[in-house]
Amino acid sequence: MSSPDVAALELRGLKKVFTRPAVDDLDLTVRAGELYALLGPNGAGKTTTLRMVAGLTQPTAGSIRVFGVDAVADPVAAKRMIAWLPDEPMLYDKLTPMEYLEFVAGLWGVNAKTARKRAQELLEWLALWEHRGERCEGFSRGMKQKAALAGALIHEPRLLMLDEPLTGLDAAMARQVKNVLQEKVRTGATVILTTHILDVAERMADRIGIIQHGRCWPKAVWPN
Ligand SMILES: Nc1ncnc2c1ncn2[C@@H]1O[C@H](COP(=O)(O)OP(=O)(O)OP(=O)(O)O)[C@@H](O)[C@H]1O
Repeated sequence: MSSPDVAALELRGLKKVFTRPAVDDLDLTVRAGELYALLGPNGAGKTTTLRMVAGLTQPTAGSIRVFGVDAVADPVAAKRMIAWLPDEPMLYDKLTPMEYLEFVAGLWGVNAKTARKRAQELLEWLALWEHRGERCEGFSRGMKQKAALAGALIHEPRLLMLDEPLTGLDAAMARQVKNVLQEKVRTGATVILTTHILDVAERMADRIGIIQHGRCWPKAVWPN
């Protein structure tokens, strides 16, 4: 068990070069139990940063620690604590949300009874409970996004990372998602989300990091 004051995420000198640097010597610390927004314009390097943390792309240089675990050296241990929700999440369309959540829970080794209880709670929070028996293929984009969010939360990750989670959601859905994220933080999880909208960052986050051209700029974290 990590000590209570260990950071949820610590990035040091993180770098990713494709043809040009997408993330360039990035330093960032996210404390355990906070809701942190990574704010920046399109192409700033937000997604690439979080994809490296999730182990989906290898850093060119630098270090990544998730609750003290070196995620580059031991990606499996780090991934057990993380959930990653991309901006266009994949769902198994032929499944109902309940079947999807039970399937994902099974992949994480969550027992069936616990999985059903958590699934019900998440679907109720996200106003999908009445649709639990319908196949996801008939869902709107927002409903699919919410079902994918429930899937990301089913194993109760300590660190939840979401790429532009409110994009494309109507006001009611955005509120449901915000409520779920705030509830998760209240019960001890750490949430990092990316956004290019200042208003979203300001209204949701405890702290904001501003990223531009692959750097936190200028060492910008607000408030400290
Ligand atoms: N697989 C890839 N191959 C080549 N270049 C890439 C790849 N992924 C990202 N990039 C480039 O890296 C830079 C940062 O992209 P990234 O998607 O991380 O930005 P972002 O801040 O998440 O932007 P957005 O808000 O548009 O999603 C961009 O210039 C992008 O074109």
